[in-house]
Amino acid sequence: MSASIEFSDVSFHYGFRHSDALENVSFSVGAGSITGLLGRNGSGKSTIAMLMAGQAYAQEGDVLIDGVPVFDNPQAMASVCNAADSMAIFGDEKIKNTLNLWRDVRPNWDEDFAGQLFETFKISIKKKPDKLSRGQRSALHAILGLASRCPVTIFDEVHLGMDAVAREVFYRTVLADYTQNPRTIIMSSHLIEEIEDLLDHVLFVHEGKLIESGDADDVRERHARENKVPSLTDILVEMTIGDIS
Ligand SMILES: Nc1ncnc2c1ncn2[C@@H]1O[C@H](COP(=O)(O)OP(=O)(O)OP(=O)(O)O)[C@@H](O)[C@H]1O
Repeated sequence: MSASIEFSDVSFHYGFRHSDALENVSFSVGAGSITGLLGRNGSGKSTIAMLMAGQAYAQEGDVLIDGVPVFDNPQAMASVCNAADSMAIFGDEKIKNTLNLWRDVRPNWDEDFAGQLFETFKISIKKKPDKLSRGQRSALHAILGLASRCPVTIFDEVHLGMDAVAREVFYRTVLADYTQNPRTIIMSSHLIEEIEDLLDHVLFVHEGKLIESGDADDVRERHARENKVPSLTDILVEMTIGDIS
């Protein structure tokens, strides 16, 4: 139920070319892992997430899911869920109408699990997404991502609107569900400290370029100074603005 992801020399620009949002980005994510997609504002994380999901076409390079180009490929696209603010929901209709759509387009959709998650996050499916609070909307996006059980599941900062308790519930749910139903999970977040323990691999992006990647422990070791193992936040700070100690 998991799939690999491959970016080969991917460059991408929005609209008329001013500058590249991504420049020659190459990496592989093996099937069955939780990978952190980490970087500062505007570094290119959401753009990478969109390309992984086949929601945009890379003007240069290849984006492959399980060895197959994902763009314009309905079968490959169905195996990737990009849980993000931009996901397809009917804002002014009851949530259950969105669930009917998702059930139809997500082959691994788990109805019972979705029901449990709505109870956990205390959201009624009789409500309309437009009438939910910001945190509740974030939880709805997280629920759709989790219950889809897609071989590749991307959580693009979905949890940022949630309060601290809801975020903790979300992290625990991701880990528990991943353990029972292994798949390839990508977590993009600014709250690196909170997700650090979940991640077994990391991709660091900065100004549209991949600046570090690999097994999370190997990356920490590579950046260790005087036997002090840095956090992933320390590493991002060091790589993007230099040593501030
Ligand atoms: N729709 C768009 N049109 C034009 N430029 C865009 C668009 N979306 C993003 N960009 C630009 O592409 C670059 C990468 O943006 P992206 O949204 O991928 O960054 P991000 O790392 O997800 O940022 P954040 O953490 O702030 O959400 C930025 O320079 C941004 O200004």
